[in-house]
Amino acid sequence: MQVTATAIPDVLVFVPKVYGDGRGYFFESFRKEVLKEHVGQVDFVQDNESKSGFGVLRGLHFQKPPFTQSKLVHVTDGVVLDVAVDIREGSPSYGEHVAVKLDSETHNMLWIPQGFAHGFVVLSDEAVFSYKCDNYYAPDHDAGIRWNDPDIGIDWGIPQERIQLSEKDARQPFFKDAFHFSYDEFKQEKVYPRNSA
Ligand SMILES: Cc1cn([C@H]2C[C@H](O)[C@@H](COP(=O)(O)OP(=O)(O)O[C@H]3O[C@@H](C)C(=O)[C@@H](O)[C@H]3O)O2)c(=O)[nH]c1=O
Repeated sequence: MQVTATAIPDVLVFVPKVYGDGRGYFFESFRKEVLKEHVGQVDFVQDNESKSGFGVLRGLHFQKPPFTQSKLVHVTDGVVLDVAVDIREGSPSYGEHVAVKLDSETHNMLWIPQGFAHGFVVLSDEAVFSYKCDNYYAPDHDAGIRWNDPDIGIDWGIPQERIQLSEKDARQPFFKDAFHFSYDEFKQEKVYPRNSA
């Protein structure tokens, strides 16, 4: 597994070694010890999967304390542009985002720690999106930020008129009015100390 930091060092890209042969392919999609080496102890409790057509944009989403979630995300089929926004007030990269193309050819994955808002847009005809979360879904703590917030300024890579949103996402608050985490509370080294059991 090749692991590289993005422009926001707490957000990591994992690229597995894929073994192809006449039958198809094989790769290890998750190894706890690899995540522990690079992030710290993570206890995933929920796996999710969604399927969407071209232009579907899900996000930007996060859950408020005490149900904050880290996510390890990848695409099982198709291509998406995946985005993580640092919403930890006081962080050196507060308000900044990283956008990484995830696809089912390289099987690359993105680690999005607690303290970030997350979203993706589908760039292929369809995409199946799969991810692990380290906290349960908590609808009462569900929160979001508007996908086209001018202060965040994400280039989603497709024309605005092709973007399809849920009613909820079309009405998410703008960044300046949204819930923010505190960097001190949600520093990755604090949430996931590497030497923990
Ligand atoms: C996220 C979630 C939704 N649901 C239900 C609620 C709702 O009826 C239906 C669809 O929910 P949503 O519209 O919120 O689904 P979706 O827009 O796909 O939400 C997801 O977006 C991506 C970007 C994320 O980062 C995820 O954490 C999650 O927020 O599924 C669950 O039962 N469990 C879950 O964990």
